[in-house]
Amino acid sequence: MDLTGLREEYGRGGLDLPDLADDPIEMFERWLAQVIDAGVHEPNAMVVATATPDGRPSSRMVLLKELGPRGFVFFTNHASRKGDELAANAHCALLFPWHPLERQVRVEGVAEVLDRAEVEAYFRTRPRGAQIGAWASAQSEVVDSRAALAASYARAEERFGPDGQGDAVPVPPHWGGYRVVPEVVEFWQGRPGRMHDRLVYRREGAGWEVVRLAP
Ligand SMILES: Cc1cc2nc3c(=O)[nH]c(=O)nc-3n(C[C@H](O)[C@H](O)[C@H](O)COP(=O)(O)O)c2cc1C
Ligand SMILES: Cc1ncc(COP(=O)(O)O)c(C=O)c1O
Repeated sequence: MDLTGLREEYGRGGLDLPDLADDPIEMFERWLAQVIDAGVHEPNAMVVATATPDGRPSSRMVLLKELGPRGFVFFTNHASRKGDELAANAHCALLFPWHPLERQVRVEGVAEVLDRAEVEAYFRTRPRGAQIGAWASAQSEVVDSRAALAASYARAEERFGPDGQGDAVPVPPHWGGYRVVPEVVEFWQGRPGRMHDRLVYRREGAGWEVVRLAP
């Protein structure tokens, strides 16, 4: 398949030092608000890259569910591939691919396991179907068939009761989340001629230094 003709020239805007907030989280919130306003589909979707201790990387999409001064929060199964990799090597990277605004944000940092109270509070907000799904799916394990998966869901539904019936579904012990505490945050804005703007916050003592990188 020849893809050489697929080409966009970027020119929606620019990014310069005076545009930046003092803090990268504040800057991220500003851009995320603009992405939400622009109607981008799943504006909180991000790629999480993890790696084994011997440096084999893997990546997948997850949803950013909370953002605070300490970092970027997502929820998942601790017994999944990403969970195993983060348990052995907490260094990870996030990527927000905001194509319609010709922007990306890259984060490098360290993932902390969320405390159970925070996990519990988020789990309670999920639809019952997703709560039951968290029990039914041994995320990242091989399954025999779609039918086996459906049977596992049906067993969990029988145990906890379907939508509108039964008590609250407890949080599975293997289900939880991570807060990625950033060390580096890059804001990228596409520019004509591939001469993009790249402004990078790097943690420096108690604050941040900002550098511009060549595109
Ligand atoms: C848009 C999108 C959002 C997703 N959000 C999550 C999420 O928040 N948590 C999660 O565990 N999986 C999420 N997934 C599924 C993951 O991409 C992935 O398939 C799953 O977590 C297993 O990854 P692993 O085997 O590398 O651990 C999402 C997938 C997509 C496409
Ligand atoms: C397997 C899985 N877990 C968790 C999530 C996180 O989203 P939510 O908590 O809104 O279900 C997703 C979203 O796609 C998902 O696919």
